[in-house]
Amino acid sequence: MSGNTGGTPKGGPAILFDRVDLTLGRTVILDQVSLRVEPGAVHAVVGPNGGGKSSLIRALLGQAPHRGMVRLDWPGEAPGVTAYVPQAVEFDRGLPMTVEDFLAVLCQRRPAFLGPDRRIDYGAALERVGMAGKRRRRFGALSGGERQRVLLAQALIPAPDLVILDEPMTALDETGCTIFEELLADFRAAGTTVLWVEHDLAQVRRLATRVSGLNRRVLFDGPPPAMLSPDRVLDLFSAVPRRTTGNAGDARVVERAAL
Ligand SMILES: Nc1ncnc2c1ncn2[C@@H]1O[C@H](COP(=O)(O)OP(=O)(O)OP(=O)(O)O)[C@@H](O)[C@H]1O
Repeated sequence: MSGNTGGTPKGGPAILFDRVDLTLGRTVILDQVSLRVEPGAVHAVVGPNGGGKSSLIRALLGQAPHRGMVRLDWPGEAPGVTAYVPQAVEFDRGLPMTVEDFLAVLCQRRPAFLGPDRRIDYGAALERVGMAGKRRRRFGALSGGERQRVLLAQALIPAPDLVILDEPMTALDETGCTIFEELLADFRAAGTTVLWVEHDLAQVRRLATRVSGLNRRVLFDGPPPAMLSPDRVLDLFSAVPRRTTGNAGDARVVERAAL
């Protein structure tokens, strides 16, 4: 990966979701979701607002109580490095915290009040996302797109084997989108597995190696050009499959296509 930030990636894992159910309160969020993410894939998950995309990620991260199986199959004996880029971070915009302090809070193991760990090369990661000149800026004073780039930078420290992205392009400007695209190319070259929740279907069509349509259930799963046909997209975004427990759910045929 260009802008090496320490550590040698070992190659990404496969991710298996097998009949995953997630119910919050009385609302069924995920219903028998089965998906396989191949090692080294850039696997996008698309679907309407509230369709359960972030919940799927939370299930993978162990942050949501679910039933069914979620498994990571790492190459080799030990798990590799997982990076997560959230949709947004909650923080006090007035905090006197520089970009570098922010990275230190997220990336280093020693207490952040001791200052940035000099053994960690924050500069290379910031350079990779075009933010090297702003490392001493107050994080809260950055634009939304700049903050998003910093969130991407933290995912590079240390070099990840699995990257989980929750709508990373939302606030990015054109330059930010180009940088993101380059990062995806680097991840692919390194064999890093990328699970990418995204609402921009044009970008998914261009950049993902596989796409799953999720609206409580998996409605399709396959190569983007074939999966993102107008009919399928219309079906995905017009379906209203939300239900509460106890009601009969709508049965939908999952469409799958091999790569
Ligand atoms: N803690 C919670 N308790 C109850 N319902 C919740 C909770 N968290 C999320 N939900 C509901 O779960 C559903 C799925 O939310 P989720 O954030 O996973 O969807 P999403 O596809 O990521 O949506 P978006 O694209 O808008 O981010 C939504 O209807 C949301 O209101």
